[in-house]
Amino acid sequence: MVVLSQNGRQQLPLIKACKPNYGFTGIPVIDMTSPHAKAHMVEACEEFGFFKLVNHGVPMEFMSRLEDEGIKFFSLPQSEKDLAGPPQPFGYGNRRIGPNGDVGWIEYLLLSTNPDSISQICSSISPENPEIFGSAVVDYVSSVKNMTYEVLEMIAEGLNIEPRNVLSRLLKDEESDSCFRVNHYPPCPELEALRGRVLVGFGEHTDPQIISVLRSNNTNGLEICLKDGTWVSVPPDQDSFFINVGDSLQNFSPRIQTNGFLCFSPYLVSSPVSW
Ligand SMILES: C=C1C[C@]23C[C@@]1(O)CC[C@H]2[C@@]12CC[C@H](O)[C@@](C)(C(=O)O1)[C@H]2[C@@H]3C(=O)O
Ligand SMILES: O=C(O)CCC(=O)C(=O)O
Repeated sequence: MVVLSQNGRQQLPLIKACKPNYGFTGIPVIDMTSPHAKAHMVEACEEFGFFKLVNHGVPMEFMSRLEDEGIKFFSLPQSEKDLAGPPQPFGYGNRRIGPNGDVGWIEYLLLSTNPDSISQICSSISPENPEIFGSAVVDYVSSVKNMTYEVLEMIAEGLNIEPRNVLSRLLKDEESDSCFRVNHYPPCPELEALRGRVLVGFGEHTDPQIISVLRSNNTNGLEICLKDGTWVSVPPDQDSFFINVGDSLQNFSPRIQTNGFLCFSPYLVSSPVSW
């Protein structure tokens, strides 16, 4: 039996449910070390606004450490997690996402990618071990940043936009408003059985930034919208990253398409970074 708090009961009617669409196998896979990577990235951006990246150079150790720290944090008692919230805009959030009143079956940490800001907030996220949590985040984010500079330079080259660093320099800018989330989509089997559908964790949206880099533990849950409007499930992958084109990248070239996506999965812990 599920007993919901008063707060949970009020929000539940607002949280959408959907039927996942599994079985799609057409997500482009780009090997970053391939000589054809640039051209393939541009094709994927044109057709899907989304692709999977392999041989990306981010050490698996950074990904696992971050995932372990995320799981530890979300396993804390609610009262302890609440000490790191509400997000203003950074910090711990639960069900309420963003400033527009959106809600979802999700809890998350939203952080800046700036190392000083990360260290500051870590004392409220992990008062016992702020350095351990902080170094897991800083190592992961800085390694993903380096990979993303390279991805953007390859896309610029593939599109023949000059100079090569026209996109990556926006990320390197100290004033960049890039952000990092660790999302947790808690299990809710009883409620889903009640509705006969899965609850949506992070509703349909596009990302306003240039690019988002997503990673999740090996769990289904992410869906993207194809050009024809069909929503398809992205098969999960423990080792790879998924790149999603944001609204701002689309402004650089009419050839590129942005993408709607949503995330609904129970049990999923994901760590997207958006620039
Ligand atoms: C529901 C929402 C959360 C979000 C703003 C939005 O209305 C749609 C985009 C969301 C997103 C995704 C990438 C980043 O995590 C984020 C901070 C952003 O800029 O756009 C979030 C927004 C948010 O959490 O406020
Ligand atoms: O948790 C995820 O993988 C999706 C998150 C997401 O859509 C976002 O941060 O924009």
